[in-house]
Amino acid sequence: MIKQIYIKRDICIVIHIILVVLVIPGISSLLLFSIVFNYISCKIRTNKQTNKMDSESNELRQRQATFSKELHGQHAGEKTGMSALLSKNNNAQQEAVNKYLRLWDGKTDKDAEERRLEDYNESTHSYYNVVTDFYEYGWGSSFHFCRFYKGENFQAAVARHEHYLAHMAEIKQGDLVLDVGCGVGGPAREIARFTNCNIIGLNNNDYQIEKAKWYAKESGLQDHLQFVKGDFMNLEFEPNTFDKVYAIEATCHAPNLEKCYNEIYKVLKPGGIFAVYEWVMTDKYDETNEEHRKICYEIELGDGIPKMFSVDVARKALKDCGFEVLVDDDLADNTDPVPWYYPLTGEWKYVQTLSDIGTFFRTSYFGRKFTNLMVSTMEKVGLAPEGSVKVTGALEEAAVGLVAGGRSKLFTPMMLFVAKKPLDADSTTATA
Ligand SMILES: CC(C)=CCC[C@@H](C)[C@H]1CC[C@H]2C3=C(CC[C@]12C)[C@@]1(C)CC[C@H](O)C[C@@H]1CC3
Ligand SMILES: C[S@@+](CC[C@H](N)C(=O)[O-])C[C@H]1O[C@@H](n2cnc3c(N)ncnc32)[C@H](O)[C@@H]1O
Repeated sequence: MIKQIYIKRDICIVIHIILVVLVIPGISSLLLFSIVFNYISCKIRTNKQTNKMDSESNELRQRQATFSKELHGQHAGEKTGMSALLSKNNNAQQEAVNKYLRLWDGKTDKDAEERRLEDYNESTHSYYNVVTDFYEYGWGSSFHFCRFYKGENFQAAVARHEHYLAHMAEIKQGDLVLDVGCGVGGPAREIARFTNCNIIGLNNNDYQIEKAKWYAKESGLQDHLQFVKGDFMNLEFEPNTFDKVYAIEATCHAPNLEKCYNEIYKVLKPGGIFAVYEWVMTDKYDETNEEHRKICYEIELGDGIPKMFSVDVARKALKDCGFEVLVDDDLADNTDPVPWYYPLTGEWKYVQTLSDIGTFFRTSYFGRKFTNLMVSTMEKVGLAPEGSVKVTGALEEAAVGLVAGGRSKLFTPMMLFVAKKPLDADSTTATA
């Protein structure tokens, strides 16, 4: 009996030894092997994916640059407005107009919206390829709205709006500043002069970059300004590079605000400030209301915006990235006697100075009809490239939607957010 117990005990010990010495290390090494194997193959896959994305974005970049040369010609930066419009390549213009408008088929369902969000880069690039000359002809070289004081002329009001943002972002002499979606550099030139800072303007439109560089040289600001091609959904600067970042009526072209703000957060230095005039639908907007949705769609179509987000989405996006929001102020929500959208109304009572008559005529309802007639005649006789009338048609929708959105306060182009990256922020990544 005792012997049997001893034999059982010995068998248990042997099994135990086999388990401890052979099976467990076997399983452990198998586990270890599979973890290492998985890690390596995952790394290889991620690298392959990153390389694929890099090469796709390089290919897109190259294609857009070549297309831009074809459409606008060499030395395109020097021509502006109507004279630039008359020197376009006809086939390339048609292609650009189609690329911009192909997904604007009147549909507002989720699938249609999804397609426009996916196509954001190409369609926005195409939008600015075909509207930039009109913007410059009708508005000037700062592509944004502003508030107007009584008696203040158009140019002064536009500049003041830029100064205000620079002030709110606490931009000072010597700061390195990023201008996200810089257009043809109107605001960057004004802010560089105003503060004596250094600005890098980022833009995904080659034509506008060429123009911005040309203007910077013309105004002797080339030592303070640089303009680079890039997508604000994927910023390629080193983390913690900029003292300040600002964006004026540009990030509304983003398919996802959180991802875009996250990129900005990443390149800002800890303690740095991001100030933005955001285009958003206000709290009054109700997506299920047909009249509201129509206004929103006109704004999206005419301004090349894949989806207009509500103010709550923007607010939450900033917070979720880790920003500390210092200012949250809709500058359009006021009792100004001259509303921000006045140039598009055609109401002469708002014109503030004699010097604004030309601008007001071009931007007003009758001025736009006149431009449309002029462009359609030029297109018919082969002076303006084909597709130009489609562009003036789309811009007309923009003007109508913007005025309706402004009057009803369903929309604001100047939702001011000033946000700080905390001093103790993890130096590379945002929290989201
Ligand atoms: C698209 C975004 C996010 C901002 C641009 C804001 C404004 C600068 C533009 C919005 C609608 C544009 C129109 C014109 C100029 C620039 C805008 C006001 C025109 C007045 C240009 C001349 C055309 O004949 C009519 C345009 C109507 C829309
Ligand atoms: C309405 S304009 C404003 C330009 C400038 N901030 C100004 O006020 O004059 C919008 C700008 O955003 C740029 N943009 C749009 N999508 C972009 C993207 N994904 N990456 C970089 N820039 C972009 C456009 O090319 C255009 O220059």
